[in-house]
Amino acid sequence: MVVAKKYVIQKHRSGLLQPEDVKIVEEELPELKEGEFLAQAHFISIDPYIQYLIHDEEKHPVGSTIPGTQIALIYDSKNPKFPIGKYIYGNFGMRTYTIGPLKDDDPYGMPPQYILPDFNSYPYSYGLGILGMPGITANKGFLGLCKPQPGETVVVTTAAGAVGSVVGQIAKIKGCRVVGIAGSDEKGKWLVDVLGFDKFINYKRPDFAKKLKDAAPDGIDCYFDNVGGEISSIILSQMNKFGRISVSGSISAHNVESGEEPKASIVQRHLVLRQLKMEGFMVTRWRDEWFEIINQNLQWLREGKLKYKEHIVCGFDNFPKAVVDLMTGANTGKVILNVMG
Ligand SMILES: NC(=O)C1=CN([C@@H]2O[C@H](COP(=O)(O)OP(=O)(O)OC[C@H]3O[C@@H](n4cnc5c(N)ncnc54)[C@H](OP(=O)(O)O)[C@@H]3O)[C@@H](O)[C@H]2O)C=CC1
Ligand SMILES: CCCCCC(=O)/C=C/[C@@H]1[C@@H](C/C=C\CCCC(=O)O)[C@@H](O)C[C@H]1O
Repeated sequence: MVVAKKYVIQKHRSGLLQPEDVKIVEEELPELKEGEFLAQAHFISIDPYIQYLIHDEEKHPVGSTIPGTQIALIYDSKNPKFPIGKYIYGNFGMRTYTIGPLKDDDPYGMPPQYILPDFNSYPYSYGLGILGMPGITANKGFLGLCKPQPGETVVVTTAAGAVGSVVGQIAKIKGCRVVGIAGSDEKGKWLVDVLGFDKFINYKRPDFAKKLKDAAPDGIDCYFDNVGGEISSIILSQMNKFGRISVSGSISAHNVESGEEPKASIVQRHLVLRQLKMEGFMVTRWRDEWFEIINQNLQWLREGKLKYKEHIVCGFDNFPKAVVDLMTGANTGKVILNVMG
């Protein structure tokens, strides 16, 4: 008999997740039936929406399992499509063992599970980052919506994170000038010295608007927005005519202690006067191209055109710490919970 551990919500709050907001519950799993498999979690993806959902009492009541994705090993199987020993991606939630296959019924259209494509020698955990959902978000969210042209100026926020770091590098591949925005000078050094960004601005320091003007003196053509809030309003105020804005997220509003969404200056004037195009997206809109995009990112990785970093937190018990690391910016690169570590 296998006992699975899973994280359930214990308490809702408006601020940053605290260890007592979640608890581990054990669950005895039944014997496998024909057509089923048993997956053992190895790596769990820590994503900003996890922090967001602990605010949402209605959709995620006390006692509900925390959603999320993982890379798992097929540990036992009565389904030839999921053979023992293969590694899979699964939308299984924050749990150590899962019986699959899951139905294809995610409310946001995330795939339920798939056998990982061949990553050559890259770690399986990359399937939660550059070779998975965040990598697809960066690739299509930027190229598909911003349609960057060589020589254009691109700005990206959360630039040293899983999505932002890939957006900036793809912009460089496409011949753009790239300004990365992030929350520490150390991150800035990595972006410029290692990833090849042209400029970096630490948004936590004063005079952001002036520094942005200095970093992008000819104005901004494309903005990949991961944060929302006042930083984004300032960036929009410096866009060029016919600029494109891809809205990926609003992390500045995820863990505010007050419970009130941050206030930001109105942006409609800039949209109208500069004739900007601003579009939000969910990465699942590209589900039909999922593996094609993973392959494109893999090819750029192999060619050395994309560099990638993980921020690994070890141990299933350290899930709350991993979320806090992500939300406080302790990470450079993709945050992964190594369940076996
Ligand atoms: N639309 C979609 O389908 C998807 C959207 N996303 C979005 O992409 C964005 C990045 O996600 P991901 O790459 O996984 O996460 P990251 O790896 O970028 O980690 C989050 C980062 O956000 C920054 N941050 C935290 N609080 C704030 C704040 N108040 N203001 C500005 N920055 C802050 C921190 O870096 P710093 O040190 O710079 O503050 C932190 O490292 C998120 O907004 C997420 O919701 C992700 C996947 C799919
Ligand atoms: C404000 C939350 C979403 C911000 C953008 C983002 O990170 C999107 C990620 C999705 C992810 C799940 C999306 C939302 C979960 C919200 C929590 C909830 O209340 O259920 C995944 O399903 C695919 C990405 O597009």
